[in-house]
Amino acid sequence: MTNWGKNLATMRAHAPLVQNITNYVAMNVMANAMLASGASPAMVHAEEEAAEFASFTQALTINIGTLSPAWVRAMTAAAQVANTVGTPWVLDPVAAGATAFRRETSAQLLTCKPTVIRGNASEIIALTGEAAKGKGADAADTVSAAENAARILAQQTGAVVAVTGPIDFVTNGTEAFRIANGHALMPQVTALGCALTGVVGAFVVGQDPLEATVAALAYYGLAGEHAAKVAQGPGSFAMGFIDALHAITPEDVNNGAKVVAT
Ligand SMILES: Nc1ncnc2c1ncn2[C@@H]1O[C@H](COP(=O)(O)OP(=O)(O)O)[C@@H](O)[C@H]1O
Ligand SMILES: Cc1ncsc1CCOP(=O)(O)O
Ligand SMILES: [Mg+2]
Repeated sequence: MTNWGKNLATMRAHAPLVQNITNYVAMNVMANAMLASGASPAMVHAEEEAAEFASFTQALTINIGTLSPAWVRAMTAAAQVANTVGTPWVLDPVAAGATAFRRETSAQLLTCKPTVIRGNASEIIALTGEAAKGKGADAADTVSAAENAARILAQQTGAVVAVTGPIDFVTNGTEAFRIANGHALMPQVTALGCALTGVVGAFVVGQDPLEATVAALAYYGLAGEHAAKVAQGPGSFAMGFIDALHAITPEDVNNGAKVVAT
């Protein structure tokens, strides 16, 4: 499992349709990141159509960043369809520990068996019911403090769990990887975590979820490294990051991936 560039090539060959039920902050950022990577995003959240769309999309992502009761009904219905028809889906538990509404919604969505759960350290800790230090959508716990929670969550749910931060940690409950790609400007731009969840959704289509998630994180972090070389701050970084997602080749990923099996 060292040819991480192959996973990028496979994702681009599929150019998968990915349905995203995401938050208002992330919609545009996420769609642009996914297009630049080589996927086809569709932001479809209405209660009247989310489940129908989930019956034919190639992957689904669900992000609880800006919740309302109607959205929760749409999320649950879409996740149930994905689970029933065997479509891979990715959960992004934004600020999962912050309120009872978020805790309850996350717990409900976990029963619909996500293929991958991608969150920051505080969010992954919160999903296990432990006290997390999250500051709204931002992490206040270290990735290493969330490793045990990630393993437990993976074992309990059957999902691949990805904890992102300065060094990402990905596990299926038995195997685990650390990915050291990325740049400190990434958390300075809103919705780059949400956008990553969409990219992970695109990678898992027709690919092994653990391998595809690791490859997606390495590719995405590498794009951050490339963008930082020419950025003058978070604004120009955001623009350069989309360009880098588009420009990076499978060969670049093979040369630049900083992935270690633990
Ligand atoms: N301090 C950091 N240094 C390098 N990369 C980072 C850092 N913080 C986050 N990242 C990267 O930013 C992306 C989004 O992760 P993160 O900020 O944890 O998500 P979220 O925005 O959901 O909290 C990931 O690719 C992660 O590896
Ligand atoms: C700021 C904010 N508030 C609700 S959702 C959201 C976006 C969070 O994006 P990310 O988790 O990628 O930083
Ligand atoms: Mg997030």
